[in-house]
Amino acid sequence: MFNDNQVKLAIAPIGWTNDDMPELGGEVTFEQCISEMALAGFSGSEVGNKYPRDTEVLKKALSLRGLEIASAWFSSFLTTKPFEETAEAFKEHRDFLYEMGAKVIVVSEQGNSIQGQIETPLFEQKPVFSDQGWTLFLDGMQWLGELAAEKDMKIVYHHHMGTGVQTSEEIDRLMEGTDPEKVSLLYDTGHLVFSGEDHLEVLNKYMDRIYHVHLKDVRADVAKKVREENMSFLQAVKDGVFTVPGDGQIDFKPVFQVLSEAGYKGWFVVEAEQDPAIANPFEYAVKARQYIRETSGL
Ligand SMILES: O=C1C[C@@H](O)[C@H](O)[C@@H](O)C1=O
Ligand SMILES: [Co+2]
Repeated sequence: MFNDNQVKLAIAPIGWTNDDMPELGGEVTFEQCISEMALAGFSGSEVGNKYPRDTEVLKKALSLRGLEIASAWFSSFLTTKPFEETAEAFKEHRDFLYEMGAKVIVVSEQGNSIQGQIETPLFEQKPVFSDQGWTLFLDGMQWLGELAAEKDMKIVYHHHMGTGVQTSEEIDRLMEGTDPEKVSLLYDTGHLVFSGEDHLEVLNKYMDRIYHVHLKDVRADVAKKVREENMSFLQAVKDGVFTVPGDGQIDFKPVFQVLSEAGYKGWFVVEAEQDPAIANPFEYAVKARQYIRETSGL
C-alpha cells in the first residue's frame, strides 16, 4: 500500500513515561524506553521528558538503536501571553529539532487549555476562543510558520481534546484562517474520535495540509464513561481511553487507504498514552507494530 521509503514509522515515549503525568511510568528509564521502541520494530521517536537535551548525547543513544527523531511537541500561548514569549521558546525548540534532523514541529495552543487539569471536566469546560483570541491565535500561528520556514521546516498543528482547537469546526477555522504555505496540520485519529468528530471526513478534507500523523486508538466504553461521568482528560487517560491502533474502536484500514492514495510522505507516530503499570508499553508497541504491518503493509 505504501512506498516505505516515503513513510516512516515512529512511536512516542508517552506510553512508557507520560509527559502530562510524569508519575505514570516514572520508574522507566530513557534507555529502556528507546531500546524497546527499536526492539518492537520502530525507526523513530518523538521526544519525552527523560530524553537528554544535549543533541550529541541524544543522537548517539538513538543511532545505536537505529532510531531518529520525528518531531516534538511545542506548547504555544498565543492567546494568553505576549507573542515574543512564545516566539523565543519556539526558536529554541525549532533549533533543537533542526539539529536532530526533524522536518516538522508539532504545535498546540495551550492558552486556557484544560488538558493538564485533573479535576476539570473535559466536555463541560473545554475552552472556546473569543473572536479576539482567534485573531491572536491565527496571526501567531502564521508567524510561527514563518520562523519554522527560516530553517526549511513546517509547523504541524495538533488539534487536541480540552483545547481551543478540538472540533471539526475549530479545525476548519484554523485551516481557513491560515496560509497553507505557513501552517500545516497534524492528524491525530484518537483526539478526533474521542471528541466525536468524523475522522475520515477531516482526513479527506485536509489531506493536502497533513504533514504528520499520530496513530492513536480509542476504547469506546471508556470514552462513553468519560462523557457520562464528566471526567477530565487526565482521568480519561488514566482510565485507559487511549490505546494502540488495532486495540480500540477505530478501523485504520480506510485511514491508511486515504493516506496512501494521496501519496502521504512523512512519519506515522504510534501514540497511545495509558498507564504503563496496566498496559505494558513494550507489549503494546509490539501489538501496534503487528497491526500496522497487517493493515498497511508497512
Ligand atoms: O500528541 C500528544 C502529546 C501529549 O502530550 C498529549 O497530551 C497527547 O494526548 C497527544 O496526542
Ligand atoms: Co497526538
